[in-house]
Amino acid sequence: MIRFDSVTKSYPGQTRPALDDITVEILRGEFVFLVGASGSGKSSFLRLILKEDRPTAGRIHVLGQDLRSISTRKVPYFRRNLGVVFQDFRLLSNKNVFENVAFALRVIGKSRGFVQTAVPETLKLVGLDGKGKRMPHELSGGEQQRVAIARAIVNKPQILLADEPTGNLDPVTSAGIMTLLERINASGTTVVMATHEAGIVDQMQRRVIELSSGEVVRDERSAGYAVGGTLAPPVTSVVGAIPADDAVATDGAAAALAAVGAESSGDADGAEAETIPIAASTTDDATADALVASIRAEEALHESERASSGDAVPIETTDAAASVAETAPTTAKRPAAGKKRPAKRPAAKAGSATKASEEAAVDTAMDTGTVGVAAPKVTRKVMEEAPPLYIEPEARDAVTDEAAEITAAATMPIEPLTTKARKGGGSSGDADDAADGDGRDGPPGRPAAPASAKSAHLTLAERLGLRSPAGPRAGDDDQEVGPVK
Ligand SMILES: Nc1ncnc2c1ncn2[C@@H]1O[C@H](COP(=O)(O)OP(=O)(O)OP(=O)(O)O)[C@@H](O)[C@H]1O
Repeated sequence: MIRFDSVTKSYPGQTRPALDDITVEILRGEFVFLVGASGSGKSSFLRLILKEDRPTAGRIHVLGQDLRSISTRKVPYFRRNLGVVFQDFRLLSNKNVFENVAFALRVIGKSRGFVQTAVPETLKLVGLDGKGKRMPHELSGGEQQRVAIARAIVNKPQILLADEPTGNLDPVTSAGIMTLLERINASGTTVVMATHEAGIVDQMQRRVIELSSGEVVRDERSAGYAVGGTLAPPVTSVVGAIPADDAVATDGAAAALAAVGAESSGDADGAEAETIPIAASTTDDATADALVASIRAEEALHESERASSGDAVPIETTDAAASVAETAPTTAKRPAAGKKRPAKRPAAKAGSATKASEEAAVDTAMDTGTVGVAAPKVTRKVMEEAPPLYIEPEARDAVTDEAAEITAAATMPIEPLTTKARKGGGSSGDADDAADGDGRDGPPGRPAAPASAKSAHLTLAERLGLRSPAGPRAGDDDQEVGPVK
């Protein structure tokens, strides 16, 4: 999916290369952390994948294409397969949330119908349902990053590149963003994320490529931020204080967190761990503890926001928690009697009883200071059972509205223009509007097609008032044509 072969990147005026003879391969569906000190080459690595820059030496293949073979003119088309998220969000400040996400589709010529379907679905997916009309400055940092993620994934990229996406966010919000990225990855998108955040890397236990002075000094599967970095025991330290009782879905997410190291660390291709050690283990318990607590706090916060706005809790989140709770061992505390949350929620709207139960669980947890409603950890099992992440709108792909109209004109049955239409009514299509019996509108300035027409077989050239320089090729309705002389 992404392959660097002996890639070196040197910037003018720099004594040493930003990337030095890098050879690495990232497979489809992987979640890869790119770690290393400031200046080690992480952003340069991502920029090369995007073809924002070209290597000084070596070859890069992305999605099966040698990047050298992609001409500058074709780079925008190549980038449609890649989504990018930056530390500073890079939203358009004068456009609302909907338009920020829609923008990504409009510039690549998606139809209005596609935009109207895809944007709300994607906003819902990233937890911004109902916030489409907000301006960026009316959002929290985490929400702004969710908009940026929505913009990055709305076109279903095969690869998502994230350059320190949590760099400007507090730990609580970062945890929510990571859950989202994990879910995006679980749907099949390859994710490459540059980060400095040891707690996140340790928690996620995914492949880690470590750079130091432009060299790959470690490439380790299911790893932590540093060599041997593993999931600290944060869950027991937080949840373990809670008296054991029945497992409940609300608290099951905490158990899921405990299980995540084992469940989500499965390697896509089953390869054995492969490590090039360079540093001592520095598992950071405090950071991991903070991360777990922050995940819970963020979800509790969101939960109360949703409760106050009357929104339903997204089904995938709660089901994920419930599903994991059913399988994972837990020592979670039961909320107040009679408030046990059902394992499954109704899909469309959370019922009032469920809501009350949810709120009670949050209250209980907050009161005791022990546990809130945690963000569920998305395990492999959960993802296998989850609905598809991306929508498949019934939209025409890769066409602008105008192109769609032209395509419609080319494919619908059509009569030869009447003499009247040819002479005077060409732009309004009056004569043909009168004859339009099927209710379909033709493209502006062109006659609409009568349903009952015994169509003369016209080429696209003739339909669009164009002709092929050498005359139409037999049986080819869509041939490129030159203008009428
Ligand atoms: N456009 C540029 N011109 C000159 N030097 C550059 C340029 N971009 C990066 N560098 C240099 O290349 C090296 C790697 O930079 P890069 O931004 O890739 O590192 P990084 O690991 O992403 O750093 P950080 O974590 O601080 O973002 C650094 O020494 C940097 O100064």
